[in-house]
Amino acid sequence: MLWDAHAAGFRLARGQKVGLLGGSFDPPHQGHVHITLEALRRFRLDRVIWLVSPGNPLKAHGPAPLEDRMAACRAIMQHPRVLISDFERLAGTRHTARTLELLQQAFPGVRFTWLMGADNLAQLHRWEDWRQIMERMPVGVLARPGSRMAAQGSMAADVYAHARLPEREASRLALTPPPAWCFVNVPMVDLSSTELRRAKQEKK
Ligand SMILES: Nc1ncnc2c1ncn2[C@@H]1O[C@H](COP(=O)(O)OP(=O)(O)OP(=O)(O)O)[C@@H](O)[C@H]1O
Ligand SMILES: O=C(O)c1ccc[n+]([C@@H]2O[C@H](COP(=O)([O-])O)[C@@H](O)[C@H]2O)c1
Repeated sequence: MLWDAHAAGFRLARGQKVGLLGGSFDPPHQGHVHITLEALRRFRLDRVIWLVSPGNPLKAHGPAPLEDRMAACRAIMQHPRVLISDFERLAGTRHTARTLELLQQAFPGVRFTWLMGADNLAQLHRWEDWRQIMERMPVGVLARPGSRMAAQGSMAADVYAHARLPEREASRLALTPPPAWCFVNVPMVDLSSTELRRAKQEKK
């Protein structure tokens, strides 16, 4: 193995409830910060790790250099319970199903929860081995402007309808055996990296 928990740069205790927010973060914005704080609270997590992706396998354009995005993430997300990680670069993977498998191997006993915005639940069935993600760990989905309906009518929501936890039970998601997922209607922040990149381009 080319890396281990030490190389990954953080320690996690057995039994800890740890949320994983994967993203391109190109650039990171207050929407990411907001859903992270909401996830900590609503899903009663001990920590959240931002997994800064080397590149989304479904996106044609490559993102900004990883080191620049890591630095921007560290600058915007400063919280004692949130870690910023380039674990996928260390592990040499871009596919979430594989990343989660490797994280569970590296940190046995840690109670991981995959976190994502509603737009990603709507697309989840296009990800590699997506069912493995649902079967591997609980999934917390956070409302996003314009994506609530698409998420709730998505293939993943349909296939795993039996595994959906009602929102009022969000606090027990992290300790619920998978498959288990929960959609939380948090207050929404209308920001996206695409819009921020577009605005920056227009200024030039
Ligand atoms: N404003 C937001 N509200 C809720 N979830 C969000 C928001 N912005 C990003 N997310 C979620 O955060 C995760 C990482 O997002 P990502 O880095 O792709 O940012 P993005 O703004 O969606 O970028 P892009 O516009 O390039 O797709 C994804 O699960 C995404 O759904
Ligand atoms: O595993 C896949 O096939 C897959 C396909 C699309 C997106 N993802 C992951 O979803 C997360 C959000 O991606 P993004 O680019 O929308 O920020 C990030 O961790 C990606 O690696 C994963």
